[in-house]
Amino acid sequence: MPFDILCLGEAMVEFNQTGGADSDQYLRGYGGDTSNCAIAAARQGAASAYCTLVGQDVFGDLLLDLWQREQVDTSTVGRRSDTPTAVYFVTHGETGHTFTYYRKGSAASHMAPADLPGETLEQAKLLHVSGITLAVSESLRDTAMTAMARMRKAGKTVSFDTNLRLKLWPLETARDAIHAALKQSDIALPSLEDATALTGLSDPFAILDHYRGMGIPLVVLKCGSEGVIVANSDGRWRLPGHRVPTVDATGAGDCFDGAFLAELVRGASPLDAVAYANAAAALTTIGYGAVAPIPRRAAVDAFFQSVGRKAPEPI
Ligand SMILES: O=C(O)C(=O)C[C@H](O)[C@H](O)CO
Repeated sequence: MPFDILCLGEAMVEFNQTGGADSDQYLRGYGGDTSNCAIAAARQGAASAYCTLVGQDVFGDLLLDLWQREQVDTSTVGRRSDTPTAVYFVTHGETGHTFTYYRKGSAASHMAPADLPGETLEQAKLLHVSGITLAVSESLRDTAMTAMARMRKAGKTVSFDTNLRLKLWPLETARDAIHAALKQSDIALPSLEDATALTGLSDPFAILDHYRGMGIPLVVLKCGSEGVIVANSDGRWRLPGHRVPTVDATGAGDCFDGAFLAELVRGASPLDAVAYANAAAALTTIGYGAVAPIPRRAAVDAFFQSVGRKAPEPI
């Protein structure tokens, strides 16, 4: 099946603590930032696909069922019988959520450039990769860098979310690898928190200048509930966040990415795509889990009907 957006990385089965910090209840769900992005894009109506390896196990079956239900193309998902599918837990405390991973040696961590699809890769309009994709293992990092180089050579768009996870690698290693990947990207989708850690800069405008100075044409700085700041060669814009009753922000940035990319491939301008994704990301925080609460287009449209659609303003 042809697809427009191809996301590359590792997916996991998620166990998310519900009912507060002392609760012993965990809701089974799904995660993996780039998989979340592919699903968010599909829920907005985009033709998206996921590229990864999963184990020949129950959790691998669950993920394949999930992508099938979500209409995410799985023709570029491979399976390995010798290594498991990763899982992770999300616990909630006063300072937000904490991830505990069981992913070392997982199927996706063994992915190598030879596992990339042939010409179907370049048939996509856009490739999306993240800092987590790079952090999982050296071979997955090589795979991602190879895929990015191939897409750029074919004149296609590469999108990159920094998604810095210091549980997966030290900051210095992360900085070098993430900045090398950003230099191969057309769209950067960092969070303010990641960008501050990676650049040592706390002023959002200095961060935008830093990333634009690396030659990235479009930088979308996600500032959580504070909204988004955007920069390209035409200027800079700011869009405040929507106020919603948040219970779990897991995967909100990934939902933003998927909704934003879905709008772009549909032909929306970057600023319209930002306005849409800002609302989708807010809506995904009002339920538990990285995937279940991702809204569909009808829910985003209904939200705009009730609160009005804010457009980014030049700054
Ligand atoms: O942290 C990771 O590696 C994940 O991909 C798990 C979550 O789904 C992701 O962090 C949410 O952004």
